[in-house]
Amino acid sequence: MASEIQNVSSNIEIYLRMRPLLSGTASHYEIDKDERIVKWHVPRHVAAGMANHQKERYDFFFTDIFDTDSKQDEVFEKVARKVVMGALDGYNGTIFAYGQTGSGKTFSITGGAERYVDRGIIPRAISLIYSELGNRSDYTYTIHFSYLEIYNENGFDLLNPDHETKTLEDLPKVILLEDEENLIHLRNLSSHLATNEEEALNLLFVGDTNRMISATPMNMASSRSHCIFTATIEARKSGEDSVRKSKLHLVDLAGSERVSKTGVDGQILKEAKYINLSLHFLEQVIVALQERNQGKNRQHIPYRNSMMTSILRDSIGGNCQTVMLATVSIAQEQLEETISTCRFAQRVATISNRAVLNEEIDPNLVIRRLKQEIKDLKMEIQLLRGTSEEHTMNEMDLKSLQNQVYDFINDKSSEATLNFRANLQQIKTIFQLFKEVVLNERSTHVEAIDHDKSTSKEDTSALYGTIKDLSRQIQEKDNEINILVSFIRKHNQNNVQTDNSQKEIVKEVVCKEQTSSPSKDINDSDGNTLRKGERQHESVEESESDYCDKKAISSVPYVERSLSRAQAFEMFQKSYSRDQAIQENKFILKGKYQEAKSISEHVNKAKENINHLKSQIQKLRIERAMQDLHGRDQMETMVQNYEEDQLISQIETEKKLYKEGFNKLRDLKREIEHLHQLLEQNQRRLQEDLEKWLTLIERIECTSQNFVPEHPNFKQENTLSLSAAPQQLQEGEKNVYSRQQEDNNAKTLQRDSACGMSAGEDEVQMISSRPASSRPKQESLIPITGNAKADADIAAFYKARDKILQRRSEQNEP
Ligand SMILES: Nc1ncnc2c1ncn2[C@@H]1O[C@H](COP(=O)(O)OP(=O)(O)OP(=O)(O)O)[C@@H](O)[C@H]1O
Repeated sequence: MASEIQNVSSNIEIYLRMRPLLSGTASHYEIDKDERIVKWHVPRHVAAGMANHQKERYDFFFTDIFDTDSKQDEVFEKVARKVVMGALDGYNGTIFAYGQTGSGKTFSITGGAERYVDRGIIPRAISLIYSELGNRSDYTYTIHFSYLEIYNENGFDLLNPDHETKTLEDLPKVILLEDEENLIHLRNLSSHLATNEEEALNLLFVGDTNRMISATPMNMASSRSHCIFTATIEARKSGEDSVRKSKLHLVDLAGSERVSKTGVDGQILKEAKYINLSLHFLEQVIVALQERNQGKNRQHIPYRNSMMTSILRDSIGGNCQTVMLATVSIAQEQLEETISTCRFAQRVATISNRAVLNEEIDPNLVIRRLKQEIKDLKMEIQLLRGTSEEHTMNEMDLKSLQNQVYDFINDKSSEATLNFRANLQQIKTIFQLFKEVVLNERSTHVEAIDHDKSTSKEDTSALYGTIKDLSRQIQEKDNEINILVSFIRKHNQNNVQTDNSQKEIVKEVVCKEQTSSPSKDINDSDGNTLRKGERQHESVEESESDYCDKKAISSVPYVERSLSRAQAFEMFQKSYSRDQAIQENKFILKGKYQEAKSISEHVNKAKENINHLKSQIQKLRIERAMQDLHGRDQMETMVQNYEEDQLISQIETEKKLYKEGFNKLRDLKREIEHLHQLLEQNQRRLQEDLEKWLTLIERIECTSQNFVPEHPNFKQENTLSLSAAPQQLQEGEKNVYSRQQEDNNAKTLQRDSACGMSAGEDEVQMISSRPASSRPKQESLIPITGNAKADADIAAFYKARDKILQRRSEQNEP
């Protein structure tokens, strides 16, 4: 995380935004972009009318100035981006809009209801937060949102679900509590976890709608309340004890116009006084801070005088990166208010804040870590004292320790180490494992000697010598074989012919695979256990253990290699047994998408309707505010109230539809995600099975006798006649091969190895037990490698191996 914010004091940044003129005459003003100064020219007659202000030009400095044509994204980038990023880095942040009613505070903070490009700072901040999380994967973020409305010094939770059924007055009031450390807590203000942008935007939408429809005779316009949308961000880095906690307040203050100008009375006057009072207290706080900054003896800052200043205490003169957006009208008749707003901003600019990184140790994490440390230390002490308790290890731990020990033994590097916890039980187990390995080795060795008791000593050593020699030679030939195999494959691509016998072979191979026994180990003369996978073409053979999902692909017929991959795929898919499930899932998914599409259309429609109704209410309220200024009769008031009630009840209906739809969509989204996962899994398996199937085909081609590669080294004596293999090679007959058959066995192994297939007796049996009718009529001969010496070596190796296996099985017989 790299933040531009340092732990140093800096003054609150102030920005000015001018609202486009809707009607009337515009004031005369100039913006000096370089100096970042706005100059308001006041006509002589207006200046004369302004209380205490006789000047004809007023200049104000700002961090930046946005003229009437400024766009929402520009404002967000300049005003909000760094504050949001700072909050993600662990610094508190506040952005507050201040200005007279109708000057564009809500438009700037929340945005216009109709157009997407009119999204304000809050929705853009939400998008930025969630898109940034993707770039900060080393941290785990938890983000909660709350939305508070302060009206007549009372706090209301805009995210309280009871908003739907109760009036504002009947909702529980948010209560301000202060702890011994002067930290403010808000009772009855709900906090909602949002794991993604969609959820957070939904909370904003719900809160804004509640703000609009909190229909009470007192709350006639949003301009009379303050709204604070807060994101509480927690970031934890894995493996660390500390947690970063920050708060991001996005504040839409009530209209700042002076009461005297509105000429209101009664309830509205009372509200206006409250609003003015809380803004007045805000001003007092700012003045006090300004004086303190100027070195005047100002200890007490009157934060507690109002709810808003209490909540925003850190934002003004505290631990916070704060930005003020002053919104003004350029209308000449509003010039006095405009100058008043600019003047207030100049005061705010003198306030210095000190944003510090809010990083603290998470006691829960520390406790957990210390507990583990204590446990380890205790065990170490017990071990050193020789009083270690013996805990029985569970199966998983034992398995993992076993693997570690085997890895350690098999690692030939002199730097290999075995890491384990200092625990008596583990040490004992390790010794036990070592003992087992040594005993096994010994018994294998003794076995080998016993085996050969019947043969002469000379024969035994000659046999071991041969085996050792052969393993070395096989290694040497490996490269040679690979070259030859690629030659054969190339040749094969051009010459392979498809016939029914090949199809039979596929079936047989598949059948064989289904019943094939797990790979067997053989011992070389050094007593090293050689697993099949360790012999040749290991990478290919590794996958042999789970070689193709037989059931799934056994239904798939043989395909000619000459087919294109796409054709092969098509053919494979047609007979693939899992394809039906895939198609079914696709069908269901399609249905769910259609359902989601139609629901989201309804949800969007409801949202559009709500936004439309909201703007109608807003228009109505603005009209009423204008009439308030000029006085209106009772009849008009009743009609307007009735109209607003109607609009509000329509919003309620739409809101219900929106909520139902949103919940349905959320459920559907979950189902769709699940289906997607299933489909991905199926596709992956299909892909794997296809690859395996193609490999199988390739193997069959290698096994088939339909071609005689025109290899330059090809010689008649190095070829193998498969047709000479016995038709029914049964279990009991396995060990009485003729020399020819033994050679076949070895050669088949060699071919299979070249094709990436595990070798052994089973394969030989499988091929030879193929019905004669299914075999090609043509007598075909296949060289193993094309190299006489290599073929002879391999055959000899297998001969030797069979002898060992035969002896072993004889010995094992009672
Ligand atoms: N920069 C702007 N561009 C276009 N329209 C704007 C702009 N600023 C404000 N408006 C429009 O002016 C009207 C009043 O703006 P807005 O509600 O944001 O004022 P406000 O300062 O929040 O008022 P209040 O104090 O009553 O909440 C709205 O219809 C809004 O869409």
